[in-house]
Parts: sequence; C-alpha cells; structure tokens
Amino acid sequence: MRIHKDGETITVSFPKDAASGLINNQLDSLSLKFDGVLENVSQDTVYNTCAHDAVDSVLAGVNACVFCYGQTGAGKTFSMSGDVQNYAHRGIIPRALHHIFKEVDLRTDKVYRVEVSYMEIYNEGLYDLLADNPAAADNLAILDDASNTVVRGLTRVEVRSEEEALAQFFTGKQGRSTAVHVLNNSSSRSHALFSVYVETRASAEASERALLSKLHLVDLAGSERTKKTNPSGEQLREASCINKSLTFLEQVVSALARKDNHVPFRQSKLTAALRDALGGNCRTVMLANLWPEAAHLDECVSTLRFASCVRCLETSAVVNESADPVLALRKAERQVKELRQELAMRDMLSGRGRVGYEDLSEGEQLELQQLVLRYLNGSAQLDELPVDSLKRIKETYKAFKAVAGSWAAASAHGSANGGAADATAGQGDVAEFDGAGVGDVDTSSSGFCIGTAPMQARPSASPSAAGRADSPASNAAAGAAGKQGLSPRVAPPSRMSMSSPSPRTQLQTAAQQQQQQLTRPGSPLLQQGQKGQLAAAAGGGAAAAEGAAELLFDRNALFSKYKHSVADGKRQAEQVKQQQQQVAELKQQIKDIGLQVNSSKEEIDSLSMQLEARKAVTPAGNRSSSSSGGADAGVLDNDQYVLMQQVKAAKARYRTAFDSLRELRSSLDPAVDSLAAAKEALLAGFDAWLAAQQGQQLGATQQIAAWRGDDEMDPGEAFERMELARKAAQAGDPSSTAFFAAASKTGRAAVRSPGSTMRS
Ligand SMILES: Nc1ncnc2c1ncn2[C@@H]1O[C@H](COP(=O)(O)OP(=O)(O)OP(=O)(O)O)[C@@H](O)[C@H]1O
Repeated sequence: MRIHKDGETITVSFPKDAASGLINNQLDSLSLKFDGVLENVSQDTVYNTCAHDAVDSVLAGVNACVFCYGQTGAGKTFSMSGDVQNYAHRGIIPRALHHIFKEVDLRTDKVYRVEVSYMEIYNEGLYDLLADNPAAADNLAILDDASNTVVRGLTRVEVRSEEEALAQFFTGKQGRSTAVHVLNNSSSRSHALFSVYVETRASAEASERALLSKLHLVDLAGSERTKKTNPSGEQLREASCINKSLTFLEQVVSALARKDNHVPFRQSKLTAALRDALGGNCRTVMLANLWPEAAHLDECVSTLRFASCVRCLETSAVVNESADPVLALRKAERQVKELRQELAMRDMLSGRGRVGYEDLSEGEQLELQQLVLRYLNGSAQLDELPVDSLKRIKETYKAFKAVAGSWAAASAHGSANGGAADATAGQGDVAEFDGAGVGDVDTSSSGFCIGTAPMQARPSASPSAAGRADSPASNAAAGAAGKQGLSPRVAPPSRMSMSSPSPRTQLQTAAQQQQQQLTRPGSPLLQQGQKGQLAAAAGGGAAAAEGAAELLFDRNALFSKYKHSVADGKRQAEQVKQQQQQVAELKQQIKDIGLQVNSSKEEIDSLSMQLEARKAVTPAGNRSSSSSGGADAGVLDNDQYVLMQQVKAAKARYRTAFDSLRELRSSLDPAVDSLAAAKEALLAGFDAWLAAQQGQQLGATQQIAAWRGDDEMDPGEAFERMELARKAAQAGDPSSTAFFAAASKTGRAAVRSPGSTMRS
C-alpha cells in the first residue's frame, strides 16, 4: 500500500496469485483518491484535519457528523474517544467538547444552550447510555420526518461546561458494550453515537429566534471476516449483527451515490439513525481507519472502496433557523411578564396597591379554601374574600367549587360507609331538598329519598318489611337501611348534594384537603408516626376524615404553641404583627391622603368652573385694569382674581398631597414584601422547630448544607484540586483541568457502581 506525494491518493498493489495462472482477471493494483491521507500523525492533527471545521459549522448553526469506519482493531475508538487516561491521546469527542465550550465562552454576544446524548446500537437494539439505568434503557425508537431524525426516548442532558459534558461522555462510555476479541483486547461490539445539540441565540432578549444544530460523533463497530476470526456463540451473533448493519450502510451509500429514488434507510437501526448525516441536511466527514498489514489487505481494500463511495455523496447542509414552539412559548412568557409589570405599574398609579395576577400556589389555594369555609361557617366576612383581580375572583369560585365538591364526596362517602359521618353530623342541621321524608318514595326517580336519618332510626329487622316499598313504615326503614348500605337501590346523587353539611363535616373536609397537602413529599408534617396516621386516613371513610381533622388540629395547636410559647416563634410572630401593623398604618395613611387628593382635585375643578363661569358673564367694561396689567383681553375683575388665587392654593395643596401619596405608595410595596418575608420566616421557623421536635433537625441541617454547597474544601477535596493542577501541569496545558476533573469524577463513580460492559 502506497501513499502518493499529493497526500490524497492511495495505491494498493495486489500480490500475484500463482495458482490463478499467467492469464487471469486478477487486479494488479487499485488507486483511489481521498480528501486526505494521514499516516503516523498525532491525535491533534487528526482532530484539526477531520473534525475542526465540522465543529465550527455546528457553532454556526449547521448540522455536522464525523464517523469512523474500518475493520476491528483498526483504531476507530482510539480516533473518536482516544485514551481517557492520557490527555495528549484524547480523541475527537473530548477535543470537540473543548472546542465548543471554548467558543461558547469567547462569544459573549451570543447565548448558547448545549445538550448531549449518547446512544449505542447493539445487536439491532438501541440503548441510551446516559439513562439512569443504561442496561435497561432500550425503549428507544427512531422517528423521522422530512427534515429531521429524532430518537424518541433518548436522554438529552443539558451541560453548562466542558467538564460537565466530558463527565457525561466518560460516564456513557463506561456503559458501552465491549469485549475481548482476537483482534482487539477491548473491542467495541456496538455502534456508538455521541451527539451534541447546540442552540444559539443572538442575545437573551431575542430568545425566540435561534439556530439549532447538532453534531453526531459516531464510532462504528468494526467489520470482521468471520472466516478469519472464527467467532462462536454470542461473538458470532454480534459479528453477524455488526456485519449485517454495515452491509446495509453500504447499500444505503450505494443507493445515494447512484441517486436512486428509493434509499433503504429503514433496513437497520444504524442507517435509520444516520439518515440525516448521509443524505440530508448535514456536513459529514468519514474517517476510514486502516490496518495496513498484508494480513488485513482484503479488509483495507473494502474500507477504501467504501470510503471512496462515501466521498461521492452530496449532502445539503444549511443553517437551521429555529421555528421551535418552545422558543415561541418563551417569547409569549416574556410578553406576559412585561404585561404583568405594566399592570402592576398601573395598579400602583391608580392607588390599588399590590394586586395578585399570578396563579395561586398549592398553599395559597388551601388557604383560600379555608377562608371560603370560614365564610360559609360565618366566621369570616364577605369582604375578606379576594376580589381585587379577575384571577383572584376565579380562584375564589374554584375554592367554592372545591369545598362544595369535598362536601358532596364526604356525604357520598358517609353514605357508602354506612352513613357514619352524616349520622353523627345530622342532629337537625341537615335540610332536606324538597321536604320529602327520609326513605319516602321518590316519585321523580326510582329510588328512595335519602336524607339524614334520626339517630334512633334503624332498618327493620323483618326482611319482608324492608322489601315493601309501598308501606310508609318500610319506607322509613328502607331509607335508613339504604344509608347503611343494605338497600339494593341507590339514591340519585343530586339528592345527596343538596344536604348542607354540618360544621363537623366541613372541618373533616378541610382536614381532607389539608391531608392532601400533607401527604406531598417533603411536607414537614409527614413524619414518623404521622405517616401511619395518614396511611390510616387514606384508608377510607369517616375515620379517615376524622384522623386527618385531628392532624389539622394538631398542626394548628402546635403552631399556636410555637407562636406563644417558643422564644423564636414569639419573636417571629411579633415581627409579623409589627409588619402587619405597619402595612395597615400605611394603607390607612394612603386612604386618608387619597381622600385629600380627591377633595383637592374636586376643589380645583369646582373653582375652575366658577372662574370660567365668572369670565363668561362679566362684561368687558366691568373688568378691573389693576389686576390684569392693562391688556383688555387679559383683564380680570376682583372676583376672578380671588378665584384664581384660590385655584392656585388648591393646586398647591393637591401637589403636596399627591407627592405624599406617591411617597406612601412607594413604601407600601416594600412593607408588603417585608410582611410576606416575616410570614415566611415564621412558617419556616415553625417547620424547622417541628422537625427538631421529631428529632430530625440534624438531617434537615445536612440537607440545607448540601443545597447551599460548601465553599470550604475538606482535606480530600483540597488534595483532589492539587492533583488536578499537577496533572494539568504535567500535560503542559492549563485547559486540560476540565478533562482530568471529569475523568477523575467518572472514575470515582465507576468504582462506586461496578458492572459488566456487556448487555445480556
Ligand atoms: N493511532 C494509534 N496510536 C496508538 N494506539 C492506537 C492507535 N490506534 C489504535 N491504537 C490501539 O489499537 C487498539 C485497537 O484500537 P481501537 O480499539 O481504537 O480499534 P477499533 O477500530 O475501535 O476496534 P473495534 O472495532 O474492535 O472496536 C487499541 O489498544 C488502541 O489503543
């Protein structure tokens, strides 16, 4: 095999086969031209020659793909991934990630979002190497529309630095299927596609216009002549899968080169995944890895022929401007935010103070439902219900609906469970819808009237009596029996919903809602013994509601205790009280000054009207020259002069009052914020106190410390940092720190979670 001086042509000379005789069709030599031939060059040269421009294209919004093809052991994985332990021998993928993040850091006029994915095709199965459990993550499917190939279900991880991206790559690489092979100690038995997705925006503001591009870096599994290597069992199956998919790849390339109408992309997972790269909107580079020894001549020739064919392919790579609905949504969100700010400003100018336009949090919804409950109980006034914005009014309606729904559910539940809840709750506070008695025949439907039976009501002991619907006695008995689940006939739900629940039922309903809040993960009340209590509550019926109600009272009682008996609680409650007073005072002052402003305005209007009227009726001859400077047109009489002075004074008062009003309003928002912060602090303090009561303070503190991150390094971390600096110095490249840091982290993770690299 000879490389020509042009550095682009390879000639392979075939040895004479004496057995074929002197005259035969045997090819003497084969010369093929390529874009470049690299021999004995560094990994750096390989990257700069083959991948550098492709990565630049991706940063300019054009899709690109670099793939390595060749026989087993020819150096594909070495070219693509390189040596993870040796910085100088790192391959195309780590270098591409370094290149991308270096540019991202440099181009400060642009905003980038980078994601990575890593997928393996093994024995015609697709596996997600970045999934939490790669061995099981084989539920991927390749979908393609006219312009795009997408792998459904593939994990895409957002990475914000070279180190994060490398860590993902190293982690995924550990999950790849490799095996000992006669030609390669660590042979990749799968095709691996590492992809980088880059979203580029001109600036944070122009977020809806973006360039979306992707870079596929593909390490194909090696082709092999099974006649030579004689694999058996699983290795034979793998080899035949690999060879088959590479044959399909060759067929696709041939069809594309011939410009066939039909290109069989769907024949295999590999060709489906590479559809974009081979025939579509992509700038594609192929590396043909050769093992140029006489023993591998056939494989070399077949690789060279394939590479020559791929070289003829034409793709049409263009800049991909995004029509991404997600980005359009971001624009809409930004507009909503601006409109909210506009509304807030208008509210402030019109003296409405702070109005809530945002969706209510779960806690606020619960609070509102409790307010509605209190209003229905008569312990809260109508004007306590929030009506300051359409949003709040709707939320209030929703709260009414939620409360009504809970009542209906609680009543129905009570009925299904033998009416325990209603039977306890009844006692005269339940009104019947149409005055029909409990158990009376309901003429509008085929059932009995269901209401709340008196405590002494019991189903008839005699089955015959219970079965006769026409007897008044049996009607009453049947009604009561129905409530206890004994009647085969069920009352219409509308009847049930007309019963007004007792205060106890209401409290149980509130407790059920509270229970939903509490059962959320992370709720500080969901602790130890209470879990059991909640589980029992979830178990069903009136007992459930009752248990949850007790829990609600417990919490309320504990909260009250915290506020009145615990030092921190007392202090925080006092702060809330002070802030409340301050807000109330400010609101009162705003109201008073607002009245002053309005009355000054009315005064100005009325005086101005009087002045105009006076001007209209005063004849020109009556005008006093002294007050006007002598010009006829501007001459004023005494009355007019007095009125003008009054208008002037009123305007001065108006201005002073308005200035005070503006000042007060501007101090209202911070006061409201401080009040909210004080309330938050009180609740947080209460939760922490409660957790401490339950002996979990230590866990909570540890969690908080973990969230905060600890700026101070422990000795282990300090040593690790020193070690990284040493390795970077050894590599002679300060920018290698990210590489070593990611490699070291991934190494530690691997030690923690050892496992086979082969799929079962
Ligand atoms: N340019 C190179 N310099 C040094 N070592 C190399 C080079 N290319 C390959 N090797 C070594 O040769 C061996 C086989 O290489 P590699 O695993 O990359 O082959 P492969 O084509 O990916 O094989 P397979 O298809 O079986 O996965 C490895 O030990 C690798 O380190």
